[in-house]
Amino acid sequence: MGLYVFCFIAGVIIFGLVKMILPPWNFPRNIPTIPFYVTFLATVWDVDQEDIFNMYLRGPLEKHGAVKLYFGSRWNIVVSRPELLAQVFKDEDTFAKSGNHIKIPYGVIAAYTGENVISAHGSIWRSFRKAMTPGLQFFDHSPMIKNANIFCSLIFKQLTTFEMSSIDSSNSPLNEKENLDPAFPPTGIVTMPELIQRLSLANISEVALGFDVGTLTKDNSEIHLKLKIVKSNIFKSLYLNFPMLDLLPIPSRQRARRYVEEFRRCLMDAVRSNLVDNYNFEQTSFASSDLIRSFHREEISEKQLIDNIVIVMVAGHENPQLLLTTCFYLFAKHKKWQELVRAEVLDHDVEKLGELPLLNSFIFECVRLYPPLSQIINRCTTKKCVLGTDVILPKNVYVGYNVISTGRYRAAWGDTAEKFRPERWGASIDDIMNEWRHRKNTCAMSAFHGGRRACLGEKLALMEVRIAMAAVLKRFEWTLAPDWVDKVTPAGPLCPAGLKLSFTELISRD
Ligand code: HEM
Repeated sequence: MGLYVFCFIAGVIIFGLVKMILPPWNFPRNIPTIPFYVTFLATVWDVDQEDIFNMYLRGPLEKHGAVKLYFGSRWNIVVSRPELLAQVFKDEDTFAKSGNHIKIPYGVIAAYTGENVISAHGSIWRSFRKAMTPGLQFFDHSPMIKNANIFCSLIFKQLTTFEMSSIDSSNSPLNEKENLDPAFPPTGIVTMPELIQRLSLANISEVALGFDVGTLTKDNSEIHLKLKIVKSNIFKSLYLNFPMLDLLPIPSRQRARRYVEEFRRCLMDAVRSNLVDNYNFEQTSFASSDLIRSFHREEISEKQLIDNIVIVMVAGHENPQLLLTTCFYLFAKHKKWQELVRAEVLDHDVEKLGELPLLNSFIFECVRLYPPLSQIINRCTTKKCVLGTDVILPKNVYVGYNVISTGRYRAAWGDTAEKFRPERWGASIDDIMNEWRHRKNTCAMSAFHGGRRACLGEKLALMEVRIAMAAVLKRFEWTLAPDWVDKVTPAGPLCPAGLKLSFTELISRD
């Protein structure tokens, strides 16, 4: 009996390992297989997404345009060649969206975002998209201007705190008055992730949800604290790669699930008290008001209302947060560009930022090289089909796209694809915007998706980044902090990891 049990358990383990090591038999043979262990390298070694991309993905993706990749407890097809992406984006019926709520309904990440406009398919998606489009396309950006100024004050506060703490007046040869000479430009190191997150949360909540969650004005806004805990638990490469572990009674994962519930409850309490209880949603045109009206008309359920409010907050703050982080990083690395763009924004007010060639080409180049969502696998084939001309995919296979690879694809971007060259976008704003649209239409720029499922928040995000970067450029100059290790996040959303910068204020304090 003991031997049978042993053989059974050994059999299950061997079967599980074989399923993990080898792609299913019916997967296409004419595209490469990325070794299964690549997916959890970052869990074991100190490597980041760029290292993994350069070591294992770049070559095969560049050559074949699609690969077989183990991720999220299953084998997937990941595409990067623009023409293949165009096919996947266009043929929604064959490559149907299938988000985490369907793919891994048991996962903590599925409990976080639920069934929302990004992950839904067909008529359900259409009802979500219809409700959210007006509020995300036409919005008042004045809160972004106010928030960018508060953000600058918070940087300044950290500089002055830094200065005070680094002054030991008892040993200083200067007296305290000289040390605090207002003409002396405040300088100091600032750790960016938390500050940028507070800014992007404040922006999305005021612009799309219609109320201020206090993330910039209070040091410890409840929503910010709850979200911070959720994020530190969600983006762990072990659980991103093996979400099936969420089925086990692991105490830390049960805690993560509780944190997710608390964040969602806290957000919905704020929505209720700011928009519902005072009937504010009836007179306003925020994305959230439209969603609440849609719920009242019984077009969406209460769970779908909550899932979509959550996704506005989550996608709406996180993606701009990542892009802002990358912009700060690349400005620090390319001082020439920092000076050029500063000179450009100093001469223009906020309303003109969308027309500035240097600022906009700089931002587009950041998006190209460091797309905030570096890889997305959330489509599933609804039938047997041919990808491109000869890659035969079976039914029920997950298909995704590797955005880093497309943005650095030499056949589309030339030999300098790897290099940071904002000038590649063009010299005049018309050329730059035309190039941006052309690259999106041909899927060589897939950071905001494209076609019918194109990101609804692109306009909002770009506006937010322009406003924030212009405000900071006008007031400070910055470099990378000397002790910061130059690397990007190991898995999940892509941006420089734990970015630290050394700021100096440009404007005198009086
Ligand atoms: C730099 C910032 C942003 C980037 C790079 C970005 C990227 C993307 C991408 C790649 C998708 C498609 C996802 C997929 O394939 O499943 C998407 C969809 C979407 N994004 Fe964004 N996003 C950004 C900012 C925002 C903001 C600020 C919002 C505001 C709430 C937003 C709302 C949406 C929505 C609603 C969709 C779903 C569109 C649909 O399927 O109909 N995004 N975004």
